[in-house]
Amino acid sequence: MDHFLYRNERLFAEDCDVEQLAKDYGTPLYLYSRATLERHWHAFDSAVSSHPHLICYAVKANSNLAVLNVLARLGSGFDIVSGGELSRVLAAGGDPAKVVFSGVGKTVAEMELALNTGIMCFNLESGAELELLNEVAGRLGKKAPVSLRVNPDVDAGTHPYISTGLKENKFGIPMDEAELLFARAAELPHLEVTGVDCHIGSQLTELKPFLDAMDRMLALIDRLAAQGIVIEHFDVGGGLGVTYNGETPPHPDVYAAAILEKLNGRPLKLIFEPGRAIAANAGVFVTQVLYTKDNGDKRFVIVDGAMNDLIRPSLYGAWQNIIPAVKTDRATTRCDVVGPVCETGDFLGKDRELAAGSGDYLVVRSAGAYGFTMSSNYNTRPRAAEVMVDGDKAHLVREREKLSQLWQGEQLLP
Ligand SMILES: Cc1ncc(COP(=O)(O)O)c(C=O)c1O
Ligand SMILES: N[C@@H](CCCC[NH3+])C(=O)O
Repeated sequence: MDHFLYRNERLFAEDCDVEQLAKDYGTPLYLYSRATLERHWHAFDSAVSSHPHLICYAVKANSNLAVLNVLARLGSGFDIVSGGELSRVLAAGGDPAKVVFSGVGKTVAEMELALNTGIMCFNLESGAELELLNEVAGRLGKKAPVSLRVNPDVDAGTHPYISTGLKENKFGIPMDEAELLFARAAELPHLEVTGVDCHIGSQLTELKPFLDAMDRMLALIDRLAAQGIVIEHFDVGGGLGVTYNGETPPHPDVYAAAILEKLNGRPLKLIFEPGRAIAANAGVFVTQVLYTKDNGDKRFVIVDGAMNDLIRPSLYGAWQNIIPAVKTDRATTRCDVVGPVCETGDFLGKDRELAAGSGDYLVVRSAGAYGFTMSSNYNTRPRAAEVMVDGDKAHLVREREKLSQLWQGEQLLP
């Protein structure tokens, strides 16, 4: 459910008319709904309210400062994967003591920044990273709180590019090395083992892979306890899917209840790292039709938004609904919605039944997660503006890039 709904045939974001916003701010444009972000965050948080927990929103899904600020005000934690994401969280008023740092390739500079900031936990993904963090923390006179991300080797049943919990994926420590590495972490002087972590993939629409992973991780936690390694928190990662095209992922209530049942009374604080479930349906991408053209059997609707703005369709073959901002009397036709980028793979949708003519505004739904954050300047296109709708007000929260910004910092040869 989101707040982008038709009223009298016009699409509204909360109390703002989407077509009017497109005219006011220009296209291509990302629009986010504060009320939807808040509702989704609360849905997660209240689903686990009976148990000690922390929701650490996965910043990579949407790192706009206003989005992070809305969540920080709710008391959210954050899951980051880079120094850049950490500095965004801090700039948005996030609490560093509620930050977990994931990712397979943390640099020394990123470790230093996170240690000096005082984050809650490093989710470590290899033996080499563990040794390096111990060294860096020692040099800074700190003790680093750590959790080891273990790869439980379960099939998340999602797109291969966003599946992370199989042995062949680069993520996490293999289960059969986990105990040895926990023991090593426990004996290192500048590390403090506080947690266990796993994340098996994104856009999961079934409970079973989550629960299979839980079984394996809880068995590990029990074995560690038998060795005297006491785990305080269990980070179950993110990955809960959303509805793009009729998928029926479990509601956070159902997901959380199943996880709590598996936990079976163990006194572990739970950490959740949802990204998409909070942001995807809290945002849309608005684009204007430039031209239409018919090449024999094929009709193309050429819009001003492209794969550089929203890459999910091109990269994963992802399907996101495309609807007119204002319903029209035009006849619908079957068409491909394509952008101006010089790539055959530049499309937002293929074989859609759509009523669209030059000048019309189209809305790509479910674009609040992995939309703007994956955008680029390919074809030297300025990145889109972002607007946050808050009730009957709209705030420009990131300006469209100016052409001069596209070559700033570059030099001609002397
Ligand atoms: C470590 C980690 N945590 C959380 C997430 C967020 O995933 P999602 O947006 O599917 O909830 C990801 C991305 O898949 C991730 O890699
Ligand atoms: N970028 C992916 C999700 C990646 C999740 C990050 N580990 C998507 O749009 O579906």
